Amino acid sequence: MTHYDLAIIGTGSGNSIIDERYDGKKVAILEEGTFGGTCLNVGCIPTKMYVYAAEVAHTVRTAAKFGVDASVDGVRWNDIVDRVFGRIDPIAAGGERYRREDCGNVTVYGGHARFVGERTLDTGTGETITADQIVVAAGSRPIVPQEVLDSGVKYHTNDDVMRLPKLPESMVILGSGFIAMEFAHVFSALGVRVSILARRSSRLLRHLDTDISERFTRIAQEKWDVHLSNPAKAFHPVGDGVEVQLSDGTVVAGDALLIAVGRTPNGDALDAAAGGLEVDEGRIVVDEFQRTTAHGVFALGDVSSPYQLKHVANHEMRVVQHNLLQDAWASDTSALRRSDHRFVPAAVFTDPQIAEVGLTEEQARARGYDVSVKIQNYGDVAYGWAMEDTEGICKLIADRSTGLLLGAHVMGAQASTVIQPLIQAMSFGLTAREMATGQYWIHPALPEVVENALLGL
Ligand SMILES: Cc1cc2nc3c(=O)[nH]c(=O)nc-3n(C[C@H](O)[C@H](O)[C@H](O)COP(=O)(O)OP(=O)(O)OC[C@H]3O[C@@H](n4cnc5c(N)ncnc54)[C@H](O)[C@@H]3O)c2cc1C
Ligand SMILES: NC(=O)c1ccc[n+]([C@@H]2O[C@H](COP(=O)([O-])OP(=O)(O)OC[C@H]3O[C@@H](n4cnc5c(N)ncnc54)[C@H](O)[C@@H]3O)[C@@H](O)[C@H]2O)c1
Repeated sequence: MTHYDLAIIGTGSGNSIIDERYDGKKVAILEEGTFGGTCLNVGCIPTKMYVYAAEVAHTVRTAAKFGVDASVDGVRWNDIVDRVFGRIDPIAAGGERYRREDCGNVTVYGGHARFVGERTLDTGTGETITADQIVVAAGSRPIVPQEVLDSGVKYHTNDDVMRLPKLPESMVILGSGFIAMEFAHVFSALGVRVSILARRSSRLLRHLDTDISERFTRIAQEKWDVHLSNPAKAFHPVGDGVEVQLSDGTVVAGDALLIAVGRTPNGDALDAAAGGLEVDEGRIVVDEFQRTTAHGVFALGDVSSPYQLKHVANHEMRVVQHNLLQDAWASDTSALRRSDHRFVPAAVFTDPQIAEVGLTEEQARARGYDVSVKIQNYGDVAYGWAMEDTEGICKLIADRSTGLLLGAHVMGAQASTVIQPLIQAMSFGLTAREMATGQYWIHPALPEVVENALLGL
């Protein structure tokens, strides 16, 4: 049985742990799927490459309002797929080749890993290994409702929908969260008729601040076939497509069915108990230092984090990367780093784009804050006029007693960029007043919407 200093399950954020500080260590890395994990292969990166193509098409379609006449003559789906995966697939393959061939201290096991004892892993390749330290970075997978599985209907998830052999004419999307809204934007901008099925919710993206979610839902209803608070009762296969019967009797049909109803952590498929790891509904239990309940075993990212975001997985990876090199189970934990989940931002790359950080207004009020709230329209600032914007908003929530920002919610062009100074202010404890008045704001740039919202607070 080969013994390692360190074994890492998962090559998403887990793969980034091994930097030059680990050159002297004997490391095993275990990956059952495509090297590079979800973000690179079937998540953040390819989806945003499709979003960009979708936005090019959308810009052309809406050019006339600026006095520029243009039309989308066609969408070459196969060329879009080739552009995206022609870039990504070689990166995944190159990453694996690098680890296998160029890293003398690293051994790659290409199988399904599971615990068979304390810091002992069956690698899924016929070999069992032990390690002084183990990192579980095994990610999450799409949830597929049992009724969909039982129906025999052909369905897609984020794992395969970006490689469809051809663009369908219509698509039914089950779910109304991040993935559903990003793919609805992509496919609809590329010319696909999109139907959205939200089970219980009367709003799309219902976990967001209500003002954002309500406005987004109204905008979405104007361009997509949106079914709210109407659970799907039955799925019937129709060729490669589907007919879905909703609870109120409505039948929604599409040439393709995309399932986007959440992701479940892979902690349930690791025989974690055999390694002494506590698991709660598939999620590996960790403390603030990313330590599991098993001595010497850390976990990070989607397998242990409720956030399921790449920047969180990367943050936790850096914490683990540091803590692995300390005496992490000593009574004195002063040398260890803690994960900082105080201000975790997120963006939904749909149309319009949405970004958020901190509390929603409802959460802030529920926690008893005396809140000040300001909603500033993109259309109030010069760059918003340039864009003829009628939808964009920046909503800020501050604590009256301290002047500190509690939450920021932006919907509109480049929301994920516009929000970044607000994330910075919250992370470094800048008050709304200091942030508004203590710096120049470039005129007439889009962040003036943030400046005006801050002044409005
Ligand atoms: C469609 C989509 C779009 C997204 N877009 C964004 C975005 O824009 N921004 C953002 O912040 N986040 C986004 N996310 C979320 C982001 O992709 C994840 O939070 C992130 O990739 C998690 O990283 P990870 O390292 O924890 O897991 P992963 O990257 O999933 O890596 C886990 C790896 O472990 C392997 N593995 C699992 N179990 C085993 C086992 N038993 N043995 C061996 N190997 C195993 C898997 O094959 C996988 O390669 C998106 C997700 C999806 C699905
Ligand atoms: N831009 C980004 O950062 C980004 C993009 C995509 C995914 N992600 C991450 O991946 C995670 C998973 O994304 P997701 O969109 O699958 O999950 P989600 O949790 O965002 O949304 C799932 C939605 O599906 C609904 N739902 C559940 N069961 C249903 C059913 N049977 N029928 C209809 N609706 C049902 C839920 O109520 C929820 O609203 C996200 O939470 C996010 O953390 C991030």
